[in-house]
Amino acid sequence: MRKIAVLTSGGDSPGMNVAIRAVVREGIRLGCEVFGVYGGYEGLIEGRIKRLSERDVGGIIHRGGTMLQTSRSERFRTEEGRARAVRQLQASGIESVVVIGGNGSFEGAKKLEAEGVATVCIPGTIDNDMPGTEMTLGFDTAVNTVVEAADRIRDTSFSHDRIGLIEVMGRNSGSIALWAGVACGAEYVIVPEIEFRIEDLIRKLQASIRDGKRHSIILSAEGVGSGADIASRIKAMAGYDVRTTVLGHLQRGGSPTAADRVLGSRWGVEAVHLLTRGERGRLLGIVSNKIVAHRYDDPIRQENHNDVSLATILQNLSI
Ligand SMILES: Nc1ncnc2c1ncn2[C@@H]1O[C@H](COP(=O)(O)OP(=O)(O)O)[C@@H](O)[C@H]1O
Ligand SMILES: O=P(O)(O)OC[C@H]1O[C@](O)(COP(=O)(O)O)[C@@H](O)[C@@H]1O
Ligand SMILES: [Mg+2]
Repeated sequence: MRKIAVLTSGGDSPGMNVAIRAVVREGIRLGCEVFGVYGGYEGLIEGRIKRLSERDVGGIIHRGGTMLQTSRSERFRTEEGRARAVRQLQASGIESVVVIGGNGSFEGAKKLEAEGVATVCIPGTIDNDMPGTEMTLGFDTAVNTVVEAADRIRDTSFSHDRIGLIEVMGRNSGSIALWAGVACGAEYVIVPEIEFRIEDLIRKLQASIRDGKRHSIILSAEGVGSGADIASRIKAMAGYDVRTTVLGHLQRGGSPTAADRVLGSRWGVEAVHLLTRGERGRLLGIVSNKIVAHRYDDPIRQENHNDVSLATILQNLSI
């Protein structure tokens, strides 16, 4: 009987539980024993491994976070740490691992694969910054969370004739800012992929005010620096009343959207199918609404997630 483990690693993202549920239930349905590793790679090093039943993953489909918990593990970056992780798997007779996480976790999975463990990687991060997929698990939920917050901030910005600047997550990626910006009708977006000139932003704000619109919403991605700093520069240069909101970890939690639940279910099932067919060393993705599985050793195309044309759409539609 095949023994498969599943773990979540790096920043959590809404939908990780959905993927865990799918791996466990599909694995057991196909006659595998499925194990949960608690606490990501750090937990793997420590041998925090427990066999899971179909019932153990009940009641989690609608929950954010990850029931298995997660970690950022420095030890796993070392050869000794990984050797210990491999020994823990061997001690439980586990030959394959489904890793749910972002880019860093994917790097870790490649190393596990090279050390003889069969792995499949599910892209789980709110950042939408992974190669070979148009979407990552949790991105849709995070974007919806930002849009909801931006709508609220717009209400009060309008009442007070103020500018609301919202700093959103995304490490080095502007995806959340661009998607949420278009979806909430933001007046301006500041992202690492596009050169930012404060003079352009101020010109745009002045044009709006001349036109009779006295409030605006600006989304800035954390990758361009502090939103509060940008706000004080705007205040200093143009004298506008800018209020900054840093959404922070609010964006990482919450019930996954239907889109994330469907994606997590499809990927969890596919990961098990690959491993039971002996197909290993695969990074899952979704391209043109089709599930794809890239070999780790293939050059994996970096999709243009941060389609900067979204910034043009945003600019042209927000007047
Ligand atoms: N080059 C690497 N080699 C081995 N393990 C890595 C490597 N990069 C990242 N990892 C492991 O993956 C974990 C998660 O990566 P991180 O970048 O924090 O999050 P994410 O996977 O969400 O992008 C790291 O804490 C580390 O344990
Ligand atoms: O969880 P932490 O340590 O606060 O890290 C914050 C970072 O994690 C993220 O929320 C998610 O990124 P990862 O999925 O790559 O971990 C980033 O947007 C942000 O830069
Ligand atoms: Mg990442």
